[in-house]
Amino acid sequence: MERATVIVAIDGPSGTGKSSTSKAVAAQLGLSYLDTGAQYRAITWWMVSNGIDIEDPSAIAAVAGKPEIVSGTDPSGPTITVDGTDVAGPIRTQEVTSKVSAVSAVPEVRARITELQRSIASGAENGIVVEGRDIGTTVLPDADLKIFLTASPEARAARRSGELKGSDVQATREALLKRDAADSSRKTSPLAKADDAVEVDTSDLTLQQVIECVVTLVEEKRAGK
Ligand SMILES: Nc1ncnc2c1ncn2[C@@H]1O[C@H](COP(=O)(O)OP(=O)(O)O)[C@@H](O)[C@H]1O
Ligand SMILES: Nc1ccn([C@@H]2O[C@H](COP(=O)(O)OP(=O)(O)O)[C@@H](O)[C@H]2O)c(=O)n1
Repeated sequence: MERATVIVAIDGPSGTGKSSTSKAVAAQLGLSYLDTGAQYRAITWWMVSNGIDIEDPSAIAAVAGKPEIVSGTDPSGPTITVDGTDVAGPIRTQEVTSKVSAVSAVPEVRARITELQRSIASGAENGIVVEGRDIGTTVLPDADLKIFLTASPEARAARRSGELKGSDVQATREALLKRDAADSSRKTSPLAKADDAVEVDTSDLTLQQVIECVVTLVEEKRAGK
């Protein structure tokens, strides 16, 4: 039986489980996977590396079209390059994390990255899981399934500081909440739940339970098509 292409949008704040869930769901269902946060991190890395003043939105806007960002969408080994350089490591530094909200708030940056995301999604032959902050609301408003993941700040901070060895849970919690506030209050496509998204609170669920929940929702959508 021929299977219909399916587009899944997964949004939510940091540490709710978007990346782990999206990768696993895509791998299990044979779909492509796109980490849009990695793209915003990549353009931020380029701005920092080229000495662009992050405090100056017009300076960022003026060069937003310059870096060439390429995302590999295999869920078992996603990749990200800027002008041919592998930046998978450098985009996860504390410096990039602390600057990404300012860069991603610039409308010219969002326009460029959104266009790239739409072209990747439309080129995914078997369908795709796209995760971020504004996928269900802005990038792919016609997605077949929209999920909005949430979790308590305590659960999210504990998960994140478990990843960053030696980090302080309280400081991680403050940094997460600061980034959430910036991402939720920006003018252009803020972090928000789409009206037709299914909200899943992952605070008391294991990662495996979240994955199963999303796989079931995708299969129900596919069956209903
Ligand atoms: N439901 C869960 N329970 C416990 N830990 C989780 C859960 N979901 C994700 N994690 C862990 O939390 C961390 C952050 O998850 P990640 O998928 O990167 O979140 P996000 O992409 O939303 O920032 C990872 O170390 C991941 O393994
Ligand atoms: N669709 C998206 C995805 C990320 N972002 C920005 O990129 C940052 C990093 O996203 P991420 O998904 O890598 O963040 P983590 O959840 O991994 O901490 C976010 O804090 C947002 O500022 C965005 O504006 N829109």
